[in-house]
Amino acid sequence: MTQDPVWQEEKKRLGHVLERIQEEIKRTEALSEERLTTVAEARKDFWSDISVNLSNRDDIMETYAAITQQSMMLGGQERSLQHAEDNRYRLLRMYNSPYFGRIDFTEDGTDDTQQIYIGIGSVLDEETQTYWVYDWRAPVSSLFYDYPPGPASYKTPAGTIDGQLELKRQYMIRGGELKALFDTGVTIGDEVLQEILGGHADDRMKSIVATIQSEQNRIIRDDTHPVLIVQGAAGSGKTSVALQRVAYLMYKHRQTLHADNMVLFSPNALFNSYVASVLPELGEANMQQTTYQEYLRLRLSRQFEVEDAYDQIETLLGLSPEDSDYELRTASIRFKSSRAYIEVIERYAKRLEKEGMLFQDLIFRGRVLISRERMAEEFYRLDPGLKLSNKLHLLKEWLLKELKELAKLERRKSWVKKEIELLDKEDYQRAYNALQKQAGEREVAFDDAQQEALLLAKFVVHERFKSLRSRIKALRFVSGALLYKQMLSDESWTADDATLSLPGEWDAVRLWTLERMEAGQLPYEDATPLLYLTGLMEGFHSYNAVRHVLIDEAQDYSAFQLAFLRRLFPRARMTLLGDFNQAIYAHTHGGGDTADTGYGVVYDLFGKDQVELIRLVRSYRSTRNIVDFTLKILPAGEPVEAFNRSGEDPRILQVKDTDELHRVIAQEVARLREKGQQSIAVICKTASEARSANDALSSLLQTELITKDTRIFPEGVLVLPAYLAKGLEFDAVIVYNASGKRYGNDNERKLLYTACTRAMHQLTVCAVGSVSPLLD
Ligand SMILES: Nc1ncnc2c1ncn2[C@@H]1O[C@H](COP(=O)(O)OP(=O)(O)OP(=O)(O)O)[C@@H](O)[C@H]1O
Repeated sequence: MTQDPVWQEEKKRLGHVLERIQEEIKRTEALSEERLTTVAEARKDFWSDISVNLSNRDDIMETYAAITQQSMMLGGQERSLQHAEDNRYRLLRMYNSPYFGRIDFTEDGTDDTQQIYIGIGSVLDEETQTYWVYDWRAPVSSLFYDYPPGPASYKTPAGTIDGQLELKRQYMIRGGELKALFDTGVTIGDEVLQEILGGHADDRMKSIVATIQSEQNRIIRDDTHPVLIVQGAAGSGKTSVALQRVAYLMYKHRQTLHADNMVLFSPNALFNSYVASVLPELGEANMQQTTYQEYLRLRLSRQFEVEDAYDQIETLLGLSPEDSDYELRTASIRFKSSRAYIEVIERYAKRLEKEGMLFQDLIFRGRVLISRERMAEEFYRLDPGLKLSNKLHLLKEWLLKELKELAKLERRKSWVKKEIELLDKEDYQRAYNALQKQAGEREVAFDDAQQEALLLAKFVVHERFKSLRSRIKALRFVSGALLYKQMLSDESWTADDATLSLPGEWDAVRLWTLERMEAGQLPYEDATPLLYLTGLMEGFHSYNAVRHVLIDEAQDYSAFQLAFLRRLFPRARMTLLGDFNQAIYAHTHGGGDTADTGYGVVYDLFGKDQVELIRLVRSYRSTRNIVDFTLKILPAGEPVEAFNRSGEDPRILQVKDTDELHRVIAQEVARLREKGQQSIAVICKTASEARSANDALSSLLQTELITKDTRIFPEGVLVLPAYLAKGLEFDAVIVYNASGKRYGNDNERKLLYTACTRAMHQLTVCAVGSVSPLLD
């Protein structure tokens, strides 16, 4: 190989590119240093360039303006420092592996064949103004991912360019050394992909830019559809694609789109840390990451103990489908997650425009200042044609005005006089400053005793009314929770409306919900409807700056939640990535593209022509042996194809009791380690099973229990419930106890499938007694 002229030529070129990168590194290092000095100096001198003068209003304003200007300048300098640092980091990574692909392309009508080398970023020769390396996101780079040698075309902002792809080559360059090169055909070389997929899983997800497959590239670069739905098999690269898509969009729209304008919803906090390093590895800042649960907690945890999705699933998994509690709970979840329930909430909000609105008295010093009845009277005096939220905002304005009038009356009350007597010197100064602020340009003077008393009374009342004013501004004179409860308890309104479609169990469900809410608990399935009703009443707290929302594990979101997210991000494009084979929550059972519980709502919300559905059927994570095994669990599931990588067949280990189970698992871990497997997980059905399994196994092995609160990956053999393993992968997976008793019914099928599909190289399924019929 080393004598091969192609190899020699490539090696020589690599040398040149490395030199060029080295120069660039030096340049960015110097630039970083220079910018660091500028920032350090600007921080040190921050106050010396500002003359602080607070003697009067004009001086205060001037000081404030100077501080603002200085902070803006410092902010700009800090950003350019960060930019230089990101650039330096990317170049250092490129020094290790400057490019991974090459295409030779001849544009139609010319006979000039261009050699395009592709890497994680571009390298420009400033003298010749030619690129040594093109960024993988450049328009021309898509040829590498999309075509085999032959006729090919790519899109540019100016139009489509057609031509001939003469050559497609892949490189493995590590530590700046050329290790291998392959000329490839249709797909991006199996050799490289085989090597990558055969590697070990670790606590961080890796970027896949060198081996993006053409079906994945289509998703990454889709910039025309407001909504993109990706239905992809387990391990087909949905999460990877989502992250590369963020990097692509930030590159393509770098003038207008920043990390802050993109949000990724992940299944849990551990997953957040698992994917957090992909974008920085590509030299991009991370988008915002959150979980749906986190949002619910933020909005509702002050009022309720909010159940989370995990507690909900844990409760259901602990019940038998024959239990009446199970029936009631699943009925509650199904209905409250559906589009029919959105309709119920919307109709109720409509009704509130005409009648039934509840308010809370405005109380001051134990007295009702403005009663709820007065508020209702005023509210229903407003134009009946107005929307609920508009009316509420008008009522807020009215209340603030009313409060102003009441404040005038209050100044004469005896408590005010007493408080004035207790004021000290500092209070006087504050009173003066506050009154001056209110008076604006006019001069405030305490020049006679009567006027002084009047001004001080004004100050005292103003201060004491502060909290009332903020209550009104924050709309705390209404409560979404109270209205939601009223909606559940009032039978008359549903009886009035015969067109509402309510399930047979509605009465039992609403009474059960009321009971829970009275006890201060909010079931998971009620959290979104409650926020939706609150939003219809108050107006939605929407995030208008967000332009792209990516939802991973989208099959876990109910129709109701998706509709709510649309309200939260009204200006965003959506990318939904999911797999109905892994729909393990009760509200998604029986989901599909058009079912009530599936993405049907998305088509309705955005319009059919706005939505593109792309399927990914090829699974890259697991060996063919594991994929074939897991497919048998889902005889009627979504289609899945295995990438051609073979390994050992999954093992089924049947034992007689739990003591033997733990011994066998410990032996299996030792065997897997001997075979070179590094990350090993024992996946249980529920959190409580995981806890007891961990207790028992920890005397035989070094294990770590993963709970819903775990935020970073610990060392050792991980023990976790299946629903927390979502989205993650391990070299080897041991399913803790897939006995007929533990996984007997159909609802548990997808859970077992999700657990088994976490394995990359080895899968072992243990069972105490009979093996689950789902594995027959
Ligand atoms: N084009 C690719 N090149 C290299 N590796 C890939 C490619 N596509 C996917 N993979 C690898 O396959 C594995 C699974 O990818 P990922 O986790 O993104 O799949 P997923 O569809 O989100 O899976 P799941 O739904 O099961 O969580 C990862 O290790 C990822 O790096």
